[in-house]
Amino acid sequence: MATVEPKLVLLFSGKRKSGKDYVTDLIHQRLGPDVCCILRLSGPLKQQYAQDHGLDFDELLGAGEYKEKYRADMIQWGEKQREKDPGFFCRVAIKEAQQPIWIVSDTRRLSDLQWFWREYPSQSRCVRVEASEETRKERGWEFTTGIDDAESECGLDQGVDFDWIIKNEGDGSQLEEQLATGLLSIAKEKAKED
Ligand SMILES: Nc1ncnc2c1ncn2[C@@H]1O[C@H](COP(=O)(O)OP(=O)(O)OP(=O)(O)O)[C@@H](O)[C@H]1O
Ligand SMILES: C[C@@](O)(CCOP(=O)(O)O)CC(=O)O
Repeated sequence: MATVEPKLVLLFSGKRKSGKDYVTDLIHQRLGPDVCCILRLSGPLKQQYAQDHGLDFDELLGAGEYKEKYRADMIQWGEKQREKDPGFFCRVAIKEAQQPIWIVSDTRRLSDLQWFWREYPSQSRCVRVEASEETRKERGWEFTTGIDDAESECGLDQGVDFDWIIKNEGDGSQLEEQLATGLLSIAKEKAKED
C-alpha cells in the first residue's frame, strides 16, 4: 500500500483518444509535482506485458501506433490477471505515491472504481474525459471491433455518477477554463487542508 493517505483521488476515464493523458498531464502541470502525481493502472500492466513478450515498454506507454498494434492482446493478457485478482494493478499503481493528490489516468472497469471507492471512500471522485468521434478520429482513432465495443472501452459507459465531465474537443481551447472553475479549484483547496 501507499505510504501516505491521499487527500483527493481523481479517477479518470474516457474513450480512446479522448485525451485522458493530455488532460491529466495538464492538471499535473497546474498543480505541480509536489502536490500531485499521475498513477496509471496500465503502467504495471504494460511493464509486465513488455517484459514477458520482449517488447518496448516506453513505446507501449506512448500515444503512437506501436501500442495500438498490441492493444487487443494486452487487454486479453490484463484481463487474465484481473480475473485472478481484480485489485492487482490498482495496488501496484499506488505503491510509490507520496503526494496528497492522486490522478489515476486510466480507470476502465467498475472493478477499478470499486477498488478505490473501498480503499479511499471519502477521497475518491470520478472524472470523465469526452471528445466527439470526429475529434478522436483527427487524433488517430479508428473504430476497432473487439476493442472499442469491449469492456476495456465500454466498462464505464453506464452506472457511474461522474463528479466532473471534461469536454476535450479539437485543440482543447475550453479546457483550461473548465478545469480552473471546477476540478482545479477543489484540488487546490484539498491540497491546503491539514
Ligand atoms: N486538447 C488537446 N489539444 C491538442 N492535442 C490533444 C488534445 N487532447 C489530446 N490531444 C492529442 O491527441 C492524442 C491522443 O490523446 P491522449 O493520448 O491524451 O488520449 P488518451 O485518451 O490517453 O488515449 P489512449 O486511450 O489511446 O491512450 C495525443 O497525441 C494528444 O497529444
Ligand atoms: C491493456 C490496456 O491497459 C491498455 C491501456 O492503454 P492506454 O491507457 O490506452 O494507453 C487496456 C486495458 O487495461 O484493458
